[in-house]
Amino acid sequence: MSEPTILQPGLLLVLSAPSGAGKTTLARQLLKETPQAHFSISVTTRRPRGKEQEGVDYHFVDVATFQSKIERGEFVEWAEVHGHFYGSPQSTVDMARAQRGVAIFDIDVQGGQAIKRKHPDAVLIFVLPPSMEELERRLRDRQTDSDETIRRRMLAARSEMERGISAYDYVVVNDDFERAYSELRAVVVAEGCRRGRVDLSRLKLGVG
Ligand SMILES: Nc1nc2c(ncn2[C@@H]2O[C@H](COP(=O)(O)OP(=O)(O)O)[C@@H](O)[C@H]2O)c(=O)[nH]1
Ligand SMILES: Nc1ncnc2c1ncn2[C@@H]1O[C@H](COP(=O)(O)OP(=O)(O)O)[C@@H](O)[C@H]1O
Repeated sequence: MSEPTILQPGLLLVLSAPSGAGKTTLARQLLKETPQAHFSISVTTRRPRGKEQEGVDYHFVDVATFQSKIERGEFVEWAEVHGHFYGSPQSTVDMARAQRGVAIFDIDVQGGQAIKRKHPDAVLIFVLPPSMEELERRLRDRQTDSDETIRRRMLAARSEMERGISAYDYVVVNDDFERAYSELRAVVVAEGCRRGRVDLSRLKLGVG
């Protein structure tokens, strides 16, 4: 997107999906094309996998460090997912609010719902795979997870989808990537035009 939309008071965008549906790929593309967007780098106790880098994909910490961050109130939300702890930094929300930017959270449904409870203006988008077969194929082709992990993720997928579909504001089906991405972008553009988000005080109209 070209000129930054005038966002007031910032846009908190949550992307969730069953693992392997493509939300990280969609989030990264949105980030590349949205100058005022920041990716929320979660803190996790799971180990890095593949080419993941500290401070880029996640902040990787041990359980004791994670617990001290909870105690210091450093998370807007945190949860246990697939046997590991994950938390979204409160500082990402504060930055989006202060800079009137877009914060993109790539988190699970319980995390999305927790953010919405604290920040009712957050926008929750759920990404669906076109089929269970395709979801499993993507997990296998990614070559980052063991058979056991894939089995666990496939088991979790159905309940995650049911919860996401009923609790989220938007649903994007990621079959053809370009189409799915253009739908995601359309949501971001539309949300930026919501009454209350357009900063009328910057315009010389004498209204608002
Ligand atoms: N609640 C919450 N969930 C998170 C956070 N960070 C990542 N997750 C979710 O944890 C799950 C596992 O993430 P990950 O281990 O990266 O595997 P992935 O599903 O293949 O991306 C995914 O559903 C993520 O969206 C976070 O900060 N909070
Ligand atoms: N529309 C699509 N068609 C085919 N493969 C896709 C599509 N979107 C993403 N992928 C691939 O599927 C795999 C899972 O995507 P990823 O973004 O890591 O998922 P998630 O973050 O939801 O776990 C990756 O290898 C990615 O390149």
